[in-house]
Amino acid sequence: MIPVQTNVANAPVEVEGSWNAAFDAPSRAPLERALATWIMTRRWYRTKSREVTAARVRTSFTLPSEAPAKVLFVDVALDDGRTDTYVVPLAVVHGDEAETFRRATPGDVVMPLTLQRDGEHEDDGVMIDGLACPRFLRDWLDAFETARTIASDEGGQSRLRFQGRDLGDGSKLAPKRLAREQTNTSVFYGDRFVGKVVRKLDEGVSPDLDMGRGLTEGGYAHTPALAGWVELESGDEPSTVGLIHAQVPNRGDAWEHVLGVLDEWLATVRGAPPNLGPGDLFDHAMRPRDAVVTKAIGPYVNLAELLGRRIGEMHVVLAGHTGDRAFTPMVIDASSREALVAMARRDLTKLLDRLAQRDSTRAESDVRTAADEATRTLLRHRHVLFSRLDRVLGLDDAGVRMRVHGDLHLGQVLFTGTDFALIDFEGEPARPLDERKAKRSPLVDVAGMLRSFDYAAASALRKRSPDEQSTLAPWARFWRDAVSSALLGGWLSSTAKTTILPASIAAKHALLDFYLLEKAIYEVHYEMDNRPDWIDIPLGGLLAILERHDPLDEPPSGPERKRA
Ligand SMILES: Nc1ncnc2c1ncn2[C@@H]1O[C@H](COP(=O)(O)OP(=O)(O)O)[C@@H](O)[C@H]1O
Ligand SMILES: O=P(O)(O)O[C@H]1O[C@H](CO)[C@@H](O[C@H]2O[C@H](CO)[C@@H](O)[C@H](O)[C@H]2O)[C@H](O)[C@H]1O
Repeated sequence: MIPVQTNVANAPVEVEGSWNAAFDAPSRAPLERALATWIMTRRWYRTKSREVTAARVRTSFTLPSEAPAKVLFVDVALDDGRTDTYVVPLAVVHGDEAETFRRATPGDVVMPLTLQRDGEHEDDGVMIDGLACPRFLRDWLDAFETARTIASDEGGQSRLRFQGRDLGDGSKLAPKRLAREQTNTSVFYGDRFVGKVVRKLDEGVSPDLDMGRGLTEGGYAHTPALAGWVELESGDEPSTVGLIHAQVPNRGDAWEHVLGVLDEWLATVRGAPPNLGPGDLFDHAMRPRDAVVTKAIGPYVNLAELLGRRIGEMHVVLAGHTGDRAFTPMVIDASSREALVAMARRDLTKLLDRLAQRDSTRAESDVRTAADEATRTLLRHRHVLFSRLDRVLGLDDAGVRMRVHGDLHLGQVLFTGTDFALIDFEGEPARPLDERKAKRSPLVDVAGMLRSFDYAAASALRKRSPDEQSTLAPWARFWRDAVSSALLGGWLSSTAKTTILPASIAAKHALLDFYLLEKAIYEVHYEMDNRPDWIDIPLGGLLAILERHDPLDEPPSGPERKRA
């Protein structure tokens, strides 16, 4: 491995005779140094709290392309001793095109180059991110259309295998990389396809691919059809490198949409909101919606119900995909329940430690925020949180565990104007691949959506002045509860003929509460790491769960306390 040096990318590397030489010795050493710095500064670099100490090209593939182009698999050594592998497509451009990249999108430039022929300077160029290069992107799509298999440059067994399904001729489709920074890199091909290139490589088949295959084969219409995939074949199981899906015409994602709806709606409300009636979420979800509620919320309540139905229909298809063992639903037996609770307890313990640390840091501050108060309350009532999780251990019947979306929230749903499409089946990116593909109760996805409505209501409220916030807060809660029961109602109606849930209503309650708690715990961790300003939203979610009166809660001196 070549150790990292700073600023290596500024010194042009001389290549002799042909731009293709830029990938090989003697350019390989400066390229690996440049890659170490470049990868570490990308949005998709996953371990931002760790430095890259060195990078080494593990294997490379030459893409038949107009531009000198390769797909590199780069092993990146981290300062904690771990090694991750990144997928790095690269292309070389020169002349005016190189100058444009240098000026307009310098972040795409991995390394400047100069071409020498017979000792004379001939041209200047740059090695760039291949996914920023339209020629590379056209050749990438062509590789799917022609189901190309490419042997590695080093010889040996490694192959890059592209497979396509009815892609047709995409040569006229203008490729465009998605401007928004994300975990992976997405490319739009005209209005027909969306390609995703995985950045951090996981060993094995991505859930995005096997779920896409399962749903497409099961005839589920509310997710983009899988049109192609590319895998690295080098060991027992192939590793997913990229995917192509049909593009779904949309009006943005359901998160953006709902925030717009809520802003407009909150501007129209007056007085006090109607009452949702006696009972809790399940009770409201299972009885016909009161006309007063439908009138007060407006058309969105029907959309929420439709979204619930679409999610339920997805679960029905997934539960019915029994030809493939990876999908066959299994009973949540005693040992699964124990494993489930043990994992959630571990995450809660970690969270409470982090919150205690936060509390002691914040103790010196003159201003006490709502998040500070929530933190104190949660720390004081930790035993209740643990005992709510433990409730699942006592269930005789907890329904089934099966393949689920696993990271469902409003940002993973496209709104078409009248309907929804569910996307991005990769699971929570921070978890290892086997956990992301694990079978879980479908209520995981329902809980993800319910938490998202809570986020939406809280985010809409945060945009208002403090005075407005106090008058609008009851309305925001009413909205959240009404759309949540509509979504749950839609989900329950579309899954009514299945046995994926436990039969008893008490068990359904306990399970949904468990997953709401689990998700809110995950979200507080997520916000602490990524958006500390948002932490009050999931803390509020945890408080709401805590404050829901439940006669079964254990007293503070119970055994849970010792186990925590
Ligand atoms: N099939 C599709 N049709 C239209 N837009 C899509 C499609 N798939 C993804 N997108 C857009 O691309 C974005 C990123 O896709 P996503 O699968 O969420 O990537 P990531 O795994 O990097 O988060 C989405 O938020 C959406 O705006
Ligand atoms: O989309 P990702 O798979 O990267 O999901 C991560 O980031 C999400 C934020 O972008 C985060 O979602 C949380 O915030 C959303 C609003 O921004 C809200 O709708 C979700 O309900 C809430 O969980 C997600 O948790 C995280 O995994």
